Amino acid sequence: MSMIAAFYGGKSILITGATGFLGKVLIEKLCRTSPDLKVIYILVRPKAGHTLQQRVSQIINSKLFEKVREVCPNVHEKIRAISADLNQNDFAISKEDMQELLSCTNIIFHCAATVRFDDHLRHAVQLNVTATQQLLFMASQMPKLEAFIHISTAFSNCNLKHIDEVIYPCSVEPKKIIDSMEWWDDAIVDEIAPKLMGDWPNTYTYTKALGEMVVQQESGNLNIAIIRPSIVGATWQEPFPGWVDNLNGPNGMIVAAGRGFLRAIRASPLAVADLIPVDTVINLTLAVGWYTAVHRPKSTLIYHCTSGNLNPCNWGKMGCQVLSTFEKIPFEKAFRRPHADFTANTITVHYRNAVSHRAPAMIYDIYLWLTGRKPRMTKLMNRLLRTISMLEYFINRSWEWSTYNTEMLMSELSPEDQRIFNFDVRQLNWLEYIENYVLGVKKYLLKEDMAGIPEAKQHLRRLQNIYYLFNTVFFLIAWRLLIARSQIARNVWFFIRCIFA
Ligand SMILES: CCCCCCCCCCCCCCCCCCCC(=O)SCCNC(=O)CCNC(=O)[C@H](O)C(C)(C)COP(=O)(O)OP(=O)(O)OC[C@H]1O[C@@H](n2cnc3c(N)ncnc32)[C@H](O)[C@@H]1OP(=O)(O)O
Ligand SMILES: NC(=O)C1=CN([C@@H]2O[C@H](COP(=O)(O)OP(=O)(O)OC[C@H]3O[C@@H](n4cnc5c(N)ncnc54)[C@H](OP(=O)(O)O)[C@@H]3O)[C@@H](O)[C@H]2O)C=CC1
Repeated sequence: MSMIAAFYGGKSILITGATGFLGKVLIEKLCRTSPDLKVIYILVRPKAGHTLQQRVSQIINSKLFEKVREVCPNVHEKIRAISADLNQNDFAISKEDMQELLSCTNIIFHCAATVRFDDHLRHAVQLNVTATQQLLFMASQMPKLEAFIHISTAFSNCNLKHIDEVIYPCSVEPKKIIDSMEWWDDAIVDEIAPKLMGDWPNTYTYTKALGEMVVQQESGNLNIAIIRPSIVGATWQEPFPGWVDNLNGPNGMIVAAGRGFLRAIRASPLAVADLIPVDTVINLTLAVGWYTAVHRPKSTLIYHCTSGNLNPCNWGKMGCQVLSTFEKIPFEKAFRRPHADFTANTITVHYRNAVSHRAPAMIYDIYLWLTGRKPRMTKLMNRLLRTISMLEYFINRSWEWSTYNTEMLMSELSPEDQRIFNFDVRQLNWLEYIENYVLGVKKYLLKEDMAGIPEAKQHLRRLQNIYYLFNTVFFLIAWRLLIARSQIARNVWFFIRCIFA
């Protein structure tokens, strides 16, 4: 019998960020392994055109929840959506709902965050810091609360090279920043942001670091743990391999490379690609929830959920495997044949951006314009290059994360729990994982049918022929111009003709 699964039986669990990438996998695993849990409260904000119930139904009726629907047919009754906006005071939760949450909640998983790198500092502080503070305040009023699990990121201290499972202080107190945001206008925030952020590369990582400090400072008597995943990728094993549903992190790059838009990237091929499958993160999260509630460690424990020190893979190896998977299972409607150059040389990057990215986009736009259609490729390419410039920081450096707490927890689990809630990344076969990842991007993100593979291959062959034709015409024109202008070129040409005459 799994101790972890049994622990969640009969429990009332509160989840923020439940409609996000990690949140969905968390609910799925909880419902599948502990179908006898009492209720999962999810804080959901209404979205244009969708009621709360529609948002929940969309998730429950999705492919991800196929197995859950079998194991737990009454899953609809287990999930109770509560209208909430984490950007508002008291999260804009109604009095009745708040009363129920305060009196019933046993465990909190705080996943909600803005993960955008370019978010305005005010908004990132609001969601990643102030909302965390407010949730902790709520938690302090919950008599039945057994554990509060905060999801942070391994990159909250990406300004350091070696990172231990401890909370590192930021130079300015989060409380001061929260207070200042009340009276600073946007112009002041814009001016002061770079000074506050120092060597953090973006508002996301900076505010996640502040969020951790808030957790530490406001922990009071609560049983708290922090989980720091690195770059979260598609599922490895559960509920099935390769599931992914957004364009964040590597996903967008895989789409862009598979469709032939992205052909070169500034990346150190030998830098560690610290990817971690989303189901691994969720297994660790559930194990941490159990351990924190049952063993009540004296201090707040931080768990690194990373792969680099236990089973490293580098960007070069990852890129090669992604490309070789495209050979077997190409994406549909490719703009060009997939190709990948990882280079750390700035001049080469500028050259490749001009020749491999901007020039083909411009040529295609001219073609669209000539055929009476609206040019769009240059705009799309500029957006892609901007996205890449934001990710570059993470693919040109390596970090070392210690994983003592995570390894300690692994040793605390029964063999049964080690199997059901497996977060031992040493068992991960990267080549197999990446192949499933690319396949998952094709099936679940791009929603492409596997039956279309022969047509996609045919399309790539056509693109190859167009490429050869284009190069031949280009070479002939260049050669013709050269012959007209250079005596040496004429002599070479004469020599070649003599050979083949
Ligand atoms: C050369 C061959 C390569 C072979 C492939 C090998 C794989 C290598 C992969 C390397 C990737 C490395 C990734 C490192 C990431 C480190 C992450 C740190 C971990 C974390 O803790 S955080 C979680 C990760 N967070 C993110 O990834 C968020 C990043 N996104 C943003 O910050 C913003 O979206 C961004 C990039 C600033 C863009 O903003 P904006 O221009 O305002 O665009 P929108 O977000 O509004 O979206 C507009 C439009 O574009 C689509 N979109 C968004 N992102 C991507 C993307 N990455 N690729 C393609 N398209 C993207 C989006 O869906 C919108 O489409 P619409 O149709 O709705 O307009
Ligand atoms: N994905 C990754 O690579 C990594 C993620 N993490 C961390 O994991 C956690 C989850 O990330 P992930 O699932 O990828 O993020 P997503 O962007 O997929 O999900 C974010 C979630 O937060 C919710 N949310 C955002 N703003 C509000 C608001 N104002 N009120 C209520 N809910 C809100 C979103 O709801 P809505 O659907 O309404 O937008 C969504 O459910 C975050 O804490 C992140 O920092 C850490 C490392 C890597």
